[in-house]
Amino acid sequence: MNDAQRFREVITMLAPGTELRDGLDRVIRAHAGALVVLGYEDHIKRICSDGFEFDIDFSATRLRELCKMDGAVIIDPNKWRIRRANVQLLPDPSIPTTESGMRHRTAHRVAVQSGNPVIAVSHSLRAISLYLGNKRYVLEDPETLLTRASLAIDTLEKYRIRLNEVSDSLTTMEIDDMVTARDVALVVQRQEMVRRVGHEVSDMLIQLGEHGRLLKMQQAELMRGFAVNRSLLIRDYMPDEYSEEKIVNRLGELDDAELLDLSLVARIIGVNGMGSEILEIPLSARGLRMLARIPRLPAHIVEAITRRWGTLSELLEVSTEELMEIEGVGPGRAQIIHDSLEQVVENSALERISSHS
Ligand SMILES: Nc1ncnc2c1ncn2[C@@H]1O[C@H](COP(=O)(O)OP(=O)(O)OP(=O)(O)O)[C@@H](O)[C@H]1O
Repeated sequence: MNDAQRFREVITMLAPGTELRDGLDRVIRAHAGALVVLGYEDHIKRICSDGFEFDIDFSATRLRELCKMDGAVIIDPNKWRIRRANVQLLPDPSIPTTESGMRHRTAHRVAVQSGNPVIAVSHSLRAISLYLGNKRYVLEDPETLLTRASLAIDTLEKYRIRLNEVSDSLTTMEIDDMVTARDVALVVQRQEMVRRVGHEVSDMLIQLGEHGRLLKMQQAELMRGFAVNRSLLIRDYMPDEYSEEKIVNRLGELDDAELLDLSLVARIIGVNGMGSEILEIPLSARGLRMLARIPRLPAHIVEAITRRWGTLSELLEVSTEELMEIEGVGPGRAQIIHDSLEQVVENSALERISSHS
């Protein structure tokens, strides 16, 4: 599990509506503070001193009561049992920390030393902080988070509309066999923007738990089909020797300014050229995006078709007889493929007429 997955896992346990979050909110309402360690493995036991050992079910009210005592509370999150309270934690004091106050310094050091999640509730600031490894996350209150998530969903919607526009216009260019690297890079760029905002929204929704239920439905609707379409586009244009995964990773590594550089995006997807002229290089799709519009067409047939007719423009010219030469394509399926491709061409022409009128 990488750091981001671990963060998501822990933040899910702390989302509003969970028993743990309820307990921490009760601590705040009681004007108290808390130091809570999640996990009671041997390496945690070794840095615990004094206090009381128990083995009782976790509940929000029990946590609040136990936090009234000095020291830390230790919870086993696998079984949701409270294992110890009133504990003095003794992490390695040489672990550097810039936190002020003993509670937060201890929380940071225990998190670094053990790798376990540690939660500190500040009595004076009335804030909940999660320490995970060397990182600290201050949990936002649900109202603020909900407002931010709604704004992010609005942004996602706008980005999605723009993505659909550039993607439709690429389809038209593909049918006319007039695609340049610029057209493809623009769609890839817009897809990456949608992915980033979608990812931010996901993080906020995890933190919101039940409070974000409606926004979650909206986000699911906006992201429907996104991953599949992105994969099809990349594979439609990448050179044979390239890997989709590497392209996706490289795009993910770009900072926001680099992502605006279309020439750089074009190079990442495998267009071979220098300077800004790279964007004028003509490209041909394999036809994967087009073939994906045909219902129930098995992957091996798509593969065989794109291998036989290397480019979409060749594919748009094939007859049903030629299609029947592909293994697994009988007269019925050949007709469906042929008609569907013809339909795509017609729809595109109609859309063009209506957008000009
Ligand atoms: N090593 C430790 N082990 C267990 N509990 C600790 C440890 N250090 C601090 N605490 C707990 O934190 C409480 C507050 O300590 P302190 O006032 O120094 O921290 P703080 O970070 O300023 O907290 P706050 O933000 O809540 O005011 C202590 O009374 C104790 O319950």
